[in-house]
Amino acid sequence: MWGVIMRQEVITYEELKVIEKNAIGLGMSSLMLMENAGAGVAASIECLNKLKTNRKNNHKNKKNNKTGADSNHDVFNSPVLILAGLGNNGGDAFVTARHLEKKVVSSFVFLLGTEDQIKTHESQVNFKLLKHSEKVHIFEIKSESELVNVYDSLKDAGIGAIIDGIFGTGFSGELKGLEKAAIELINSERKTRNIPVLSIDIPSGMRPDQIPGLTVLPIVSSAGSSMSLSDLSPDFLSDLSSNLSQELSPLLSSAISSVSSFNPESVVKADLTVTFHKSRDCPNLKILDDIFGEIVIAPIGIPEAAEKYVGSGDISSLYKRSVNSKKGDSGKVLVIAGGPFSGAPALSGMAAFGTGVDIVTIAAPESIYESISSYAPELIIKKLSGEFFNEQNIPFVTRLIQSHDAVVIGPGFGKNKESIQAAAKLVPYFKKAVIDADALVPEMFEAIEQSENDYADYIITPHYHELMRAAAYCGIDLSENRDEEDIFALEDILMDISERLGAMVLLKGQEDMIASFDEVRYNSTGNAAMSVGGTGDVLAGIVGGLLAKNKAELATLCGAYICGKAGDAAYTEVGDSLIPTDVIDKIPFAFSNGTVKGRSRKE
Ligand SMILES: NC(=O)C1=CN([C@@H]2O[C@H](COP(=O)(O)OP(=O)(O)OC[C@H]3O[C@@H](n4cnc5c(N)ncnc54)[C@H](O)[C@@H]3O)[C@@H](O)[C@H]2O)[C@@H](O)CC1
Ligand SMILES: Nc1ncnc2c1ncn2[C@@H]1O[C@H](COP(=O)(O)OP(=O)(O)O)[C@@H](O)[C@H]1O
Ligand SMILES: [K+]
Repeated sequence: MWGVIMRQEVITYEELKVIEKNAIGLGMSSLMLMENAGAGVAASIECLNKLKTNRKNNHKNKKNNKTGADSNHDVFNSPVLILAGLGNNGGDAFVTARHLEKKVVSSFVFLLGTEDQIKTHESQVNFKLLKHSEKVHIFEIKSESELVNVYDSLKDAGIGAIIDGIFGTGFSGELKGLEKAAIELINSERKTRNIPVLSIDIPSGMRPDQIPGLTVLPIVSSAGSSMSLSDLSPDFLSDLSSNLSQELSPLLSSAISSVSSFNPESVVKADLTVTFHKSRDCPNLKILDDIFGEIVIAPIGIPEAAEKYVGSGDISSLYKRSVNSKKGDSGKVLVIAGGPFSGAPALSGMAAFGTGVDIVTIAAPESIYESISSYAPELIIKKLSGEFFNEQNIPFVTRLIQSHDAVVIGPGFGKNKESIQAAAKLVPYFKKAVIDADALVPEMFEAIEQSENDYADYIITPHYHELMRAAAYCGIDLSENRDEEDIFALEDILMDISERLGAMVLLKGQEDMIASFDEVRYNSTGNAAMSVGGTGDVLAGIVGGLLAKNKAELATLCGAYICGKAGDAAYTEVGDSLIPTDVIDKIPFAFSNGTVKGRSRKE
């Protein structure tokens, strides 16, 4: 039985980009999203009237009357000035203008550039469409002097509101030239003539990464009271950034340098910002209030599934190899084998390779060294003394762990008690690790839970019966049969296990469930032919490969998606006779979304 699954109520701009791409992967078009965004902005414009009245009452701005202010104009009875940039924020502005056609007396749209300079297809489509709107007067503004001249010629029209669609979340680098002049014009008209300003998505000139998250670490003042970053002034932050950043945690110092890097003078100051889909992780920072004004959230029709299921947006956030990368830069994975089985660690190693890492090493006991070496020349095999993984191997393997980015342990590891106990002693050395199959046992859960390495990224990848072992360790009751477990109860259990162990949990199944301590997402790629033995080893390898260069949450989500997608591609070729190596061969296909075919099984 499905009900309403609560997702995060507050998201960052980056998270929205991922969700939008997932929605597009589900079949929404970016034109639909832009249409809904512009319609939402147009529908919010009446909020400006209310704010305008408040502003008038609050400020009793006598100066405005002296300068011939337009403050008496109702937004609907006066022309609206819309400033549009060349990206999709400008596209939203064109849609807004079209939707306002019936609401306002007229609109002046200033395109900051020329039609042929518009950067995106959706924005070009909407610009062309806008030319048919009779009450919309479009000006292609090519220079700062033209901006001033055209604006001066319209001043007497009594502009009732300004809509800022100059830059959205694609703004980066330095503000200069025409856009800088346009932002200054908006701020000056707002200040001197009391014209209310509505910003689309984000006040232009503001970069999303300059908004500190609510989750920043608390700062304890010398007086001993606890403050958060949002309580501090930009000047103080700037000082802090230059003097202390060496000693601060990377998270805090990057948050501080982002906030202190922005100059409020080169950002639109809005009375109202209409942003999309959900609230932003925007702390109650006075300086941000002065820039964003009131915030309205406009729904843009993004389906719930775009947040619930892993999709192409998540995949697009993965680390990408840079053009000048050297060997090792794209990640090194270590698979630790236990002894009894050679196939499973080899499958994990080959799958990790398929994700694009540079080096995969398998640490293998003598008993299986030869047979693993024969699987694939690409793998580096390090021989461990003894038939099974044991205490004596720890110093050597610890050094290997230090020289690799991520570890995969568990596939084919075996149930030998001594091996498991020795493996548990490795856990404190893991920086990033995928723990699967035979390693999903109480000794390992205890080692993960007790690890003092707070920054370590652990991922466990159980099927349902392995999850039962994790649940039992955490003192949680789980039905013998997965079908008997209520889906919401299972979500809670997964989050509890994740929190208790401090690990991501990937529960494999027809629909994989991926849990962090506060959220569960789903993956729907994959097919029943994948229940064949060995695909779990492939999955662990894929997740390990992605973990080498990505955060644990992203690696887990994308690992489940890529493994299933590769499995689906393999299934279309070989049907029910699918074997794990077919899945490995299709990993390139899964990453490329079909543009790279991957190998097919040799007959
Ligand atoms: N991604 C989506 O699916 C949706 C995006 N939407 C809108 O699209 C916006 C993001 O669109 P874009 O990514 O096109 O970004 P912007 O609209 O912010 O445009 C950035 C453009 O300006 C250029 N640029 C960046 N920094 C500059 C600088 N310092 N000086 C001069 N030019 C600079 C970039 O090359 C880019 O072409 C969002 O803010 C939102 O308004 C909405 O339509 C809803 C759906
Ligand atoms: N019936 C199914 N439908 C879709 N995907 C499946 C199915 N069975 C297994 N898979 C996928 O195959 C991979 C391996 O899962 P599983 O067979 O449970 O692992 P294990 O080899 O550890 O038993 C996972 O990515 C899982 O999502
Ligand atoms: K904007």
